[in-house]
Formats: sequence, structure tokens, C-alpha cells
Amino acid sequence: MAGRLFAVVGPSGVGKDTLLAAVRDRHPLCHLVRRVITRAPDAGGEAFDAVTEAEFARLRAAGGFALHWRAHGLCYGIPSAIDEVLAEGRDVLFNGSRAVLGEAAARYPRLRVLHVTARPETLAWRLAGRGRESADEIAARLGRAGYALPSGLCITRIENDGALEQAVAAMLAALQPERV
Ligand SMILES: Nc1ncnc2c1ncn2[C@@H]1O[C@H](COP(=O)(O)OP(=O)(O)OP(=O)(O)O)[C@@H](O)[C@H]1O
Ligand SMILES: O=P(O)(O)OC[C@H]1O[C@H](OP(=O)(O)O)[C@H](O)[C@@H]1O
Repeated sequence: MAGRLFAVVGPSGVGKDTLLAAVRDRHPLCHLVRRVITRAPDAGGEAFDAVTEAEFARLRAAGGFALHWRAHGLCYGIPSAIDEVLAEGRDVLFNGSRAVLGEAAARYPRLRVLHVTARPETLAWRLAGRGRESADEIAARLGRAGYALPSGLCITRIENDGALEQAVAAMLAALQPERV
């Protein structure tokens, strides 16, 4: 049986990468996507493949991405190699943009969405604490906090406003095999 594809989405600073790292430690059979991003290689945060805009365009033209999008002035790509991992029957998780969900569901009709949420003041506090972006960049990210998800998707909400362990437990529960 093919693996399941999970898009982990939610506003910047909500804890998507933190939750994905926790899942990696506790659910080794899941495949966590390493994204291709036009970001400086030493920016910190998640492990990713840093490329230039020209390299990104070449990869995209060569069919190297299952999904790609632009946000925060950066290009993000999900390598098309995920199709082989899914075909092997492994579940695949990626940190995605809410804006790419419609396209993702068109390409992967059985897409599951894990929507991570927290209060705006929590996001502001966490982004400032993380320190990867400037104050202006943080303000722009907070401006996207209320971006609505498209309707008609299979969405599980994961609240991450309090103790991380609670959100990790909710995430692991959402990854349990489904009964059919
Ligand atoms: N439950 C939590 N309690 C306290 N701090 C948290 C919690 N969850 C995440 N954080 C912290 O919040 C900051 C933002 O988390 P993270 O980088 O995982 O967010 P993100 O959703 O991946 O953001 P982005 O979309 O910008 O990459 C990090 O410094 C992380 O350690
Ligand atoms: O606001 P929306 O479109 O949902 O998300 C846009 C982008 O923001 C985050 O990027 P990063 O991890 O901070 O680089 C997400 O991972 C996504 O790629």
C-alpha cells in the first residue's frame, strides 16, 4: 500500500519545524522532506538544501519538484523523489505553505493536512526569540498569520500554544495508521 502524504502547515513561528524534529526522533519510519530553498546555507533552523534562484529554476524546469512555491521572498521546493518514497509505502511529511495546499491536493488527492495553530501573541514571541529574521521580516510573517486554508481538505488541527509535549502527542496521534 502507498504511504500517506502529510502537509504540515500553519503560520510562521507556530512550531512546524520543531514538531517535525520531534516526530523524526519518535517515528523513524516516517520520511521527513528536506526542502530545497533559495536561502543562505548558514541561515540556521531546519536542515535544507540551499540553492541559488538560477539553480532552483533549473531544478524546477527539469521536473525536480513535486511541489514548489514562493513565500517571504524565497523559493521552496519539495523534491519529486517523494513519489518513490510514497510508492515504497512510507509516510511522508513536509513543512508546507498554506498557499500551496490547493495545488498539492490536486496532485495528491489523498493529501492529509496537519494545521498547527497558536495565538498571534505566541507567534510574535517565538519569532522574536528564534532570531532568524529581522523585525520587518517578522512583521511581514505575522501579517500572514490569519491566512485561510482552502475548503474540502482532510485537515487535523494541532494546537501548539502551550507545552510542546502536548502538541507532539497530538501530532503522533494524527500519524497513527487509519482503520478502513
Ligand atoms: N510549544 C512550544 N513552546 C515553546 N516554544 C516553542 C514551542 N513550539 C515551538 N517553539 C519555538 O518557537 C520557535 C519557532 O518554531 P519553529 O521554527 O519550529 O516554527 P515554524 O512553524 O517552523 O516557523 P517557520 O514557518 O517560520 O519556519 C522556535 O524557536 C521553537 O523553539
Ligand atoms: O504563510 P504560508 O504561505 O502558509 O507559509 C509560507 C512559508 O513559510 C514557512 O517558511 P519558513 O519555514 O519560515 O522558511 C513555511 O514553511 C512556508 O514555506
